[in-house]
Amino acid sequence: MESTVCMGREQKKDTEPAICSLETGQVFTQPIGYIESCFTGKNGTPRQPSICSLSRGRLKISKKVFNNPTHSLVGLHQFSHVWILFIFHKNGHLSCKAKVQPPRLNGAKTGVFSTRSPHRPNAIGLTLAKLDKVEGDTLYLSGIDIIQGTPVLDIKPYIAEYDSPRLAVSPKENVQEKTFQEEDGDSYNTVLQAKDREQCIERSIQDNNIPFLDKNNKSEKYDRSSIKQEILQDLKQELAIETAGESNLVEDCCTLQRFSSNHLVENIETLKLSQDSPSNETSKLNETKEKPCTSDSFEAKWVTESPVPSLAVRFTTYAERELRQFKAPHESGEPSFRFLQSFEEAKYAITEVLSADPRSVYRRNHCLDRLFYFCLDTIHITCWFGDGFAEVLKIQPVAEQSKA
Ligand SMILES: C[S@@+](CC[C@H](N)C(=O)[O-])C[C@H]1O[C@@H](n2cnc3c(N)ncnc32)[C@H](O)[C@@H]1O
Repeated sequence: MESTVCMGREQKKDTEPAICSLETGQVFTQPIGYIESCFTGKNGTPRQPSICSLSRGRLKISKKVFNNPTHSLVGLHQFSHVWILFIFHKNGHLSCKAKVQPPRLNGAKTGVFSTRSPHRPNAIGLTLAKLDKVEGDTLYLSGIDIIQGTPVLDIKPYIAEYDSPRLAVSPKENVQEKTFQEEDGDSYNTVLQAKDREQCIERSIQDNNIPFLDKNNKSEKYDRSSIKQEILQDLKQELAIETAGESNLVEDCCTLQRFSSNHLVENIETLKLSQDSPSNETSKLNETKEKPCTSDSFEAKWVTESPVPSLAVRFTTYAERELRQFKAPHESGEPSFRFLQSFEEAKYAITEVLSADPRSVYRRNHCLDRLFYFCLDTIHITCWFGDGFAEVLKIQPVAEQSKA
């Protein structure tokens, strides 16, 4: 299904040069290749690449763009991650809605440009994927949220120094309160607090690389929110004493993060969590506790504190037995996986997809008793959702299911 994707409003002939009018922004693109993905359809495809680390895919660079596609990938193996720019080709049409309802907002509307919605004026997607390997003219990727056959426009290496904001420029700009006045008079007083206490704690957790407190960690051994609350309380008291009278907001930001790091360490010791946790986690914590405050990005609260909770995932014995029938790609026999390598990987990937609650807001609120189907790799999955959980009921090979 090779074709030139039209980014202007009118489609030109296939023979049209790839670039028509850069100066006016009317560009007819020539995809550099098409994604081969473990996700065949939109249903069940993760909403962001970070959701399912085992979602794999390939991208072969097209000979239509370069005489020697392999040359275009020289040097790319030196990078762990790549940005992928692509077209949401299964949207049907370009969207002109200025406000959208991201699933994490559970039905509430917000401006399209404040979201990662696939429904946008030029239907351009941006995904940060892990680059597993480069072989000749092909990139092997994982952690993708892109479906089979997606046209890719460009690939760029992820460079933390350029792509991850640091507290390096004009400090005052970074901590200003931003107010947004809508045309109709609604006013949002969005206090974008890089200095926000809770965010500082979150960052300390990330910066100190504390796996058992990582919000993506599914372990229920530690009550993350109560630990956070304790730290927050201490932090408030401590700050009241230490920073009273200081007006420099940037100082506050750094101070907060430093306090947060220290208190994280102290609280974990007080809570005697360290004795339960593997020793290397504790030592990692101590090694890094003096790490200076560096990062200075922030995001809307609905992203980090979504009203949509993550779900517990379970499999019926029957479904698990069916999943065990699948063979690794290198083994002989049917059914077999295409990208996944084992039963364990498959179970983990399905769990990651479901725990992020892949249902649309409508489905979540109105179709509670309906079965949910999706495909991952060569597996067709049937499940249902209950209060706070998803249960996998049936596993079938995609090929077999589509015959039925
Ligand atoms: C929320 S978007 C985010 C994509 C990207 N990370 C971004 O920020 O631009 C991800 C969703 O887009 C949908 N999707 C992926 N590839 C698509 C395609 N080629 N056409 C239409 N929708 C697609 C899937 O349903 C997936 O869950």
